[in-house]
Amino acid sequence: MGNKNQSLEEEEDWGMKSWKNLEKVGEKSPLIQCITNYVSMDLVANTLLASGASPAMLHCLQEIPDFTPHADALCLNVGTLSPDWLPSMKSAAELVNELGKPWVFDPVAVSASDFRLKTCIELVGLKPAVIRGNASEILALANASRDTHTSKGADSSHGSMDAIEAAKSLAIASGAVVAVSGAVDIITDGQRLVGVHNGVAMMQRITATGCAVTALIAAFVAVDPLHAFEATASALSIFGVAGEIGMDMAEGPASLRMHLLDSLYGLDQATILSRVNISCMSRAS
Ligand SMILES: Nc1ncnc2c1ncn2[C@@H]1O[C@H](COP(=O)(O)OP(=O)(O)O)[C@@H](O)[C@H]1O
Ligand SMILES: Cc1ncsc1CCOP(=O)(O)O
Ligand SMILES: [Mg+2]
Repeated sequence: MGNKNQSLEEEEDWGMKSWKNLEKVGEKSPLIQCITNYVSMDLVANTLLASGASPAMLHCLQEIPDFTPHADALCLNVGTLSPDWLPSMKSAAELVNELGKPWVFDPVAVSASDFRLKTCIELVGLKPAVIRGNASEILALANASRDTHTSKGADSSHGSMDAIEAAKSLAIASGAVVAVSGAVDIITDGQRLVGVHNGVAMMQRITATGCAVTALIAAFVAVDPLHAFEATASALSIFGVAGEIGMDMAEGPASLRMHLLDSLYGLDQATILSRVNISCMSRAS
């Protein structure tokens, strides 16, 4: 009985935390600079706008000294990496670090090439507040080794549960909160570990939903930088809830994309309190 009450309290607490974070994003409309891949630019910008945040997709090196100091958080994504974007990524990350603002990293398809793996390792060295990837990406990054056998590019060949230990070790080694997306999203800071049981499988059939939720995490961390772990779990849960509600109206990936954005825009407190499903998975050993 005691345990049941305790777990109910935890669930209610996560619902309220998630609502408060979304409410803060709406009130503060944080400016999120995104240096992201060509595929994701549209969905990332629209996801941020639907949540109440303000996106800016700027990647020109010469603009970073003027613009980046105005951003409340930075989101870096290597999905369509090329060497000429790398100086901008590094310069923006170093600048937000100097200014004490958070940045969030998405190591899309880290196993694609030696160049991409080396770049991702260098970027992790620039101290992101949060790293969000799918299970295959987090496994490869944690092991600093390309998965050339089962790698499927930007899509995962593993379930999120397969990457729990990798996520913990990456979190400890990097100092970042690490999130592994999937049927259950796993979030850890190396000590705490929670699972987010929201979302629908069809979200994997829309390109850039992973990139979009990484940017949403940046918006949530921007409004609560001292609680990156809670902000990350909240953002993943809220995005999943938007997917669940969107799926009720969708006929396939294209209409889910539209309804997910509409649902994210329309979320209210009662819906969030009743649908957020985050549970504690373990404590540090
Ligand atoms: N099987 C699933 N069931 C529910 N939600 C899922 C499932 N797979 C992915 N998602 C959700 O889809 C979004 C994108 O995750 P994912 O597909 O793992 O990222 P990526 O595009 O980087 O591979 C996340 O919000 C995640 O929670
Ligand atoms: C398909 C693809 N190719 C390079 S970047 C990209 C988008 C990947 O987005 P996500 O990892 O969020 O599905
Ligand atoms: Mg995807």
